[in-house]
Amino acid sequence: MTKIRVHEYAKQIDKSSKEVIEQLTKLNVEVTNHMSTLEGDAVQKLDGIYKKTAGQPNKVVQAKPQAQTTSNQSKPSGQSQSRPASQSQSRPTGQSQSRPASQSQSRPTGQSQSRPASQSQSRPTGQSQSRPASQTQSRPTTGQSQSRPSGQNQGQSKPATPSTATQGTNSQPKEKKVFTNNARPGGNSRPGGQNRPGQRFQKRRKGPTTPVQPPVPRKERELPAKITFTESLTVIELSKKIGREPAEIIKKLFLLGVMSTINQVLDKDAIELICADYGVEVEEEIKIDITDLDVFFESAEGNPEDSEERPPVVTIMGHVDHGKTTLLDSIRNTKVTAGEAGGITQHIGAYQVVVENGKKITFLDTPGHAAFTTMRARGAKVTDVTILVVAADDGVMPQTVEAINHAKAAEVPIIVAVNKMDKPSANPDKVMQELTEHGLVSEAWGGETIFVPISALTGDGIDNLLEMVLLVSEVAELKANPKRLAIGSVIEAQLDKGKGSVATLLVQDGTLRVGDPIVVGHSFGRVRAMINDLGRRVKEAGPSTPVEITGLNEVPKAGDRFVVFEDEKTARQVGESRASEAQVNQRSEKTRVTLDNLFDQMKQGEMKELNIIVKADVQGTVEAMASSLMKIEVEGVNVRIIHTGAGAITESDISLAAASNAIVIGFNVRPDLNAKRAAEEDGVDIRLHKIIYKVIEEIEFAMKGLLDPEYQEKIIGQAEVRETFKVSKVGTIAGSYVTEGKLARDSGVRVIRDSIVIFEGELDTLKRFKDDAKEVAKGYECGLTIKNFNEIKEGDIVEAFIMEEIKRK
Ligand SMILES: Nc1nc2c(ncn2[C@@H]2O[C@H](COP(=O)(O)OP(=O)(O)OP(=O)(O)O)[C@@H](O)[C@H]2O)c(=O)[nH]1
Repeated sequence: MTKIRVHEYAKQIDKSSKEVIEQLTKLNVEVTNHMSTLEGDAVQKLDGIYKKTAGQPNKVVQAKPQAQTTSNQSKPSGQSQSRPASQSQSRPTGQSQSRPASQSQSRPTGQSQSRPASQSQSRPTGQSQSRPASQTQSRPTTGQSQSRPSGQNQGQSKPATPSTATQGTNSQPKEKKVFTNNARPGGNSRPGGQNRPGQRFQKRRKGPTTPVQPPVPRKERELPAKITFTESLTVIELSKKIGREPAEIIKKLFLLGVMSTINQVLDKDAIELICADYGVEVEEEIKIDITDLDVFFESAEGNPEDSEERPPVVTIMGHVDHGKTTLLDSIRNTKVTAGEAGGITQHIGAYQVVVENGKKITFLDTPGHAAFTTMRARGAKVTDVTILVVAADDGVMPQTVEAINHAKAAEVPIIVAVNKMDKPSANPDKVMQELTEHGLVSEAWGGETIFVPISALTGDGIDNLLEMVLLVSEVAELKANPKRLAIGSVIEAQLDKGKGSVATLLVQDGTLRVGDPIVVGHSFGRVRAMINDLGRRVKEAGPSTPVEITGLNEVPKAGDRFVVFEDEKTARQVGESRASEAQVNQRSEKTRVTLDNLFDQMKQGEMKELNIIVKADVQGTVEAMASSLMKIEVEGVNVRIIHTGAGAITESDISLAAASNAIVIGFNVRPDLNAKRAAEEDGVDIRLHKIIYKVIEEIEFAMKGLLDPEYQEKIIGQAEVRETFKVSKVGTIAGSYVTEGKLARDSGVRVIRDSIVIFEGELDTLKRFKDDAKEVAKGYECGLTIKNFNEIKEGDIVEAFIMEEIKRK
């Protein structure tokens, strides 16, 4: 029989030792103090008393392990089988005692009662004998457990161990075992009593705890709805983002045919595939290079929120003396001064006028297409509308056509102002007729081009012209967001002795303010002062407003773009890095298309169209050449004639070619001095010809990559033959000494004897001692053989040369 000390028993039933001693005294059991040992019958007596409160459940508790074997049959096998079997059969008494204790903790009285005694029948005798002891002991425990919420049972069963363990030193390790078992999934809280009515009820109440315990399926994190990444992710990074095991992802990749490791870098496609499989949305965050100012312009374009209508920016173009300046002045004088009394017009490169209905129009006041194209060549897309001035008494002239082509190349809508209508010789119909030939068909004749008859001198028709400008811009839906930080372009800039760098900026989006940290081209600074086109100091300038600013560290160029940054530090960093980048770029200037690099550019997919400017001595030839050239099409690349004309190649042709990445073809004409210089500066390829079919052939060959490279010979060194050796199968080896430059293995050679070239061919072998040499430099000895030449003699000079490709002119 198990012995137990008074204090242990008292602890089990949650009473004081004193109380138990008193009870024992009442029961006539002699004990001296709390350390006294209680015999089995004494324990039973006590149980008899305390059991009345905790009562019968203990029986059940004890019976439970037994019952498990029996009840296993009716229980869901997974739950009960494992535990009872191990408990009842393998465990000595001590163990089984503790088990019920822990089990009983989790089980309320009602449940345990229903456990039939028959359960014990299935137990081996030895076990069942030990059970009663455990029953009695565990009963009080059961009593305790009643008061505990079921959810606590598992946790509490462990702390219970020491208390049970104190029953005897022997039992301690055993106890541990028992509790280990209990702690197993499906342990205590999965009572075999499921099939018992009372317990089933109880079980249901405990419902939520039961399924949580068994073979704990890893609780998976909820999948995010969306993840973002920049450039790529490794498997482990992706796994963290979506909260799944890397192994799971690797498996998925494997199933997709991609072998990967945990650190494998996944590209966009792989990330998207995996995420699609999980139903997670993916977004790639594009890293923005803030030193690339164009990025700010691109992002502004695709951002329609907060956009408001902005005034159009207009450039006036046309032939010399057709009235551009007069028109600009006329508009300015009537509109600007009228609107702003007392304003003194300031020529800052652009001005803004207010039209009757309060709408504004900005004019770039450098007339002509040179400025327009220069700006475009630098990447600035400033102009929204072009007014093409054509004098009604003169008609379409060469520069009119140039202007049309410049505007077309920039894809800017054209409004034709038929000027000098006040003149008696004015013939607007002739202008209309002539322009039709250049693709500008008047609305009156069923075309789409707006023609406005005006007189820049008298001001007639100017209101109508401005109205038309607004109409065209309305169609174009010109928008900007005045709330954002300003971006725009430089109209003109210069160094002022007093003010330093002065630049006229056209705000294209956002609002520019005094104090703004700004990067302009490769310069940077803070906007120190702003002056508008009326010479007035202003604090801010909204979209399409031209202002002159000071505060830059250097003078930018017309056409440079500007961007305002949040803070000066960033502006400085960007400005400085752009300046150093510009230096590097200057060295490796982006190659303009030339016939020599055309094929490479086509291969790299950089070219969709080959832009050509055709200039010839007579118009007829121009047309013939243009139409033949347009028929050429190689590998999906078309020829596009962007401008033609009779006469010399001018600077304007070069600037258009530079802005449009075009080649200039001159037939029986030459570039003038300025054009030559400009072409050299801008790297524009000019091809001069005298025979038409040669022109066509050259372009076609260039597009096919068939242009034969031109070579010139370059002597790289010389060697003197000091000794010769005849070797069978090899030939004559010339033991030589390099006297000049070097000899290279792949160089061509000439054999010179008494100043006469007696043989020209290639080196066969070149050796330093026994080793093959790629090169042998001056002052070294070498052994060489020459292909197909064995008559080499002592004293011969071997001259080495290479063929160098020369740039075509
Ligand atoms: N009668 C008349 N003369 C005009 C009109 N517009 C301009 N002119 C005259 O034409 C001449 C040339 O005018 P500009 O405005 O200088 O012409 P432009 O196109 O600016 O010339 P460039 O600056 O040389 O390219 C001047 O003498 C003007 O007075 C007009 O509507 N009617």
